Amino acid sequence: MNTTQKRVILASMSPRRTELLRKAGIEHEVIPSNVTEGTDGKESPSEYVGRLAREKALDVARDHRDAIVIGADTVVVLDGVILEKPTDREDAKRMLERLSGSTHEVLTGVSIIGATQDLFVTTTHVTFDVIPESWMEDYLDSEEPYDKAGAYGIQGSGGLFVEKIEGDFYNVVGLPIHPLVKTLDRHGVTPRFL
Ligand SMILES: Cc1cn([C@H]2C[C@H](O)[C@@H](COP(=O)(O)OP(=O)(O)OP(=O)(O)O)O2)c(=O)[nH]c1=O
Repeated sequence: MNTTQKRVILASMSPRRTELLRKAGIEHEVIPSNVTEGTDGKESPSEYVGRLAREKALDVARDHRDAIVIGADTVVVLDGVILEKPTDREDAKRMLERLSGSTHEVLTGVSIIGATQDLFVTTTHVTFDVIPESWMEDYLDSEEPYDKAGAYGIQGSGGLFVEKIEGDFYNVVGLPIHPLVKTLDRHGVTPRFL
């Protein structure tokens, strides 16, 4: 139980992240950051998600110094190329065609800012089977791809493309719950088993 009643803030607009944190029994508020995503291409994918996670947490922590603030960023990486959220249908199609029939990485950077600061990056390997053309078109007609890195959601219909996953499932959905809860514990925040 969260006996010390520390205030936890999730600096994210992602409905998946707040849901995962809630299911993990971590009481929290949601205050999205104003950080703009984008890279100059000089940093590695790992450096990029780490930097963004930290910027998101810092942006909110500045105005809430009494709280423990969590920031996160998730990208899909294929052959060293970063795939973020698609800009439109064509972009989403390009991404899914690249991911079809191959293995990619999903990286999530997590920053926790409280009395001390923590930053870690978790990687999950995901292998897609070849996506049949008709499935791809139907999927692109749905709402699912458009607010997700790599243009798919493993937790939804996008899970149908997945042949194999190595690593943390929740990391793909946007928050690696296991290392996050272990780190929060060091900040005096423990999960409530409902
Ligand atoms: C690959 C994959 C990504 N995603 C989501 C997780 C993230 O919400 C999103 C990646 O975008 P992010 O930029 O990491 O997060 P966000 O814009 O949704 O929210 P915020 O910046 O405010 O924290 O993709 C899934 O939900 N399922 C998946 O299978």
